[in-house]
Amino acid sequence: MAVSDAVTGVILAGGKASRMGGNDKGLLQLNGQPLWQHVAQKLKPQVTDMVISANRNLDIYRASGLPVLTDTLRNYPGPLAGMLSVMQQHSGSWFLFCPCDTPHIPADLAIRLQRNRQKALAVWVHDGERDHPTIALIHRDIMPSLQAYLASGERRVMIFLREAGGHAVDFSDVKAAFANVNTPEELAHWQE
Ligand SMILES: Nc1nc2c(ncn2[C@@H]2O[C@H](COP(=O)(O)OP(=O)(O)OP(=O)(O)O)[C@@H](O)[C@H]2O)c(=O)[nH]1
Repeated sequence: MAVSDAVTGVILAGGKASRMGGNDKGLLQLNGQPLWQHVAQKLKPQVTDMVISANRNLDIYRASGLPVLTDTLRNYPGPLAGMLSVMQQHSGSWFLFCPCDTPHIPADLAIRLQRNRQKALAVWVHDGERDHPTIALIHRDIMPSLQAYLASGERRVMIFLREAGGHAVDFSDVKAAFANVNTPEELAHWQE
């Protein structure tokens, strides 16, 4: 993959957000705009096109003008099901997935993942302390193994990406950029 290759940005907003009391996390207001829009603004200059992966409040997300893709695999909840559903509905080769709850992602996320990919079909962020497997650059050739993994009843993103030959990329110099917002307390912490 050349760093100039097309990459589709995907904002993952299809989760249950149980730690947020079930509220649609992507639509929660942070400093005057919904969480998902913070992510969209950071992603937009880094990708060729962008879609939102969501399962509720579809009209609100569609009002943004971005394509909104719902999960086709309703029996398989979790981020991997969202990822596979997007790849089934979009013909792009490379996808940069990013959760709607990570509003401070760095401006060079895509390029650093691309440059450090070597030959892997999937690379994801490691912030020096922990992995962020839902912040990942993934090629559509991973689809058959992802389908098989989900069909076997597995759900864990990290284990799948490793089994598929992926590896983490070090972002420890910008660790704070991967702080995410899972609870009302974390949301309050980032309000200015
Ligand atoms: N499309 C899609 N996205 C999902 C699904 N489950 C989680 N996600 C997204 O994946 C990212 C990481 O999800 P988590 O924060 O682990 O799960 P969550 O459901 O959002 O929140 P909790 O229920 O509190 O764990 C978030 O951006 C979610 O919106 C799903 O079933 N489908």
